[in-house]
Amino acid sequence: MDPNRHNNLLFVLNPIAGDIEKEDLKEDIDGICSEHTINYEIFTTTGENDKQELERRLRQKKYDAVYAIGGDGTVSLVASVLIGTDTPLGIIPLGSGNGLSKDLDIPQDTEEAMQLIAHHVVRSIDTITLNGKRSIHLSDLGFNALVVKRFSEGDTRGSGSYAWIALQEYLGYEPKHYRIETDADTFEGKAFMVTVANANAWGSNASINPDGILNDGRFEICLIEPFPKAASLGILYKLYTDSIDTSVYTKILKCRKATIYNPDREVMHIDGEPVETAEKIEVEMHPKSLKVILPVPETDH
Ligand SMILES: Nc1ncnc2c1ncn2[C@@H]1O[C@H](COP(=O)(O)OP(=O)(O)OP(=O)(O)O)[C@@H](O)[C@H]1O
Repeated sequence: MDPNRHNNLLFVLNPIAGDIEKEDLKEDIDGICSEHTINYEIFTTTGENDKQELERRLRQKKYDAVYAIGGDGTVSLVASVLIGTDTPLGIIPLGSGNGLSKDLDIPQDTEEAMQLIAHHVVRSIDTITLNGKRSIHLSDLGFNALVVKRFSEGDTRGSGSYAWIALQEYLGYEPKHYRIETDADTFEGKAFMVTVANANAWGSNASINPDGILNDGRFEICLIEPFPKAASLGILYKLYTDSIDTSVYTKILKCRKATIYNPDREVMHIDGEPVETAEKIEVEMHPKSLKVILPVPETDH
């Protein structure tokens, strides 16, 4: 029997993600699943207790895979319950930010991504924890985390309002002090932001960690050190051209384990969700702990 053949699927559909109407998508799912005789259920998220409800459903029934239909928030929700299990995570990207799906080379076109339901390979990727909280993508302390916090407190959505908040915060932002001890390096000093990166790029396509690999058993701590205002456009350019690692204001610490001391208790987020900060953050690697559904590589055709 084909080990990649899935007979029972759960789709976790976020109806508001990306401000995109998803009723037609339900018909498309039905079409593909009927064609390939796959049983399926759809769980539509409500924004309240979705994780508990998902855990309850997964306890009740064994699914061969669970697909997240939405943005990075929906992907993180589904991943958080699948890490450490045998059930793979599929992604149909339909949010305003689709960072992890881009780093995994999942088609951004919905119709193409839907083809993964019937034709795919399953691979394992690394995940990390920050003080025990799971992360599959990118987490920050510092400037970007502050922007994520302000954005989540506001009632506007979309990349335009994100950029506007970033500009307002940037004008008055003071870099904070950190001490970072990894199994390979130590850093102590001020930083504009500190990113704990399992992957490469945020949903906006700005790449903080161009050389990060999702299954190499290591993660990167990417620091942007204090820089003069005149350098800001150059840094932004490098972020959007996969070359931030060549900036004189950046440092990348590659490691398997790290402790971040955050005496200023600067704010932080994990995979885009603001979380309570801490003065000491233990970062641990969990190699190949999440199975993901990926397009069949060209060489396997
Ligand atoms: N039915 C719902 N009504 C309102 N909010 C919901 C609903 N379902 C999920 N959510 C919220 O959607 C957010 C996740 O959205 P996701 O990241 O997948 O899409 P997105 O369009 O990229 O969102 P964002 O622009 O906020 O990043 C979570 O905050 C979750 O609580």
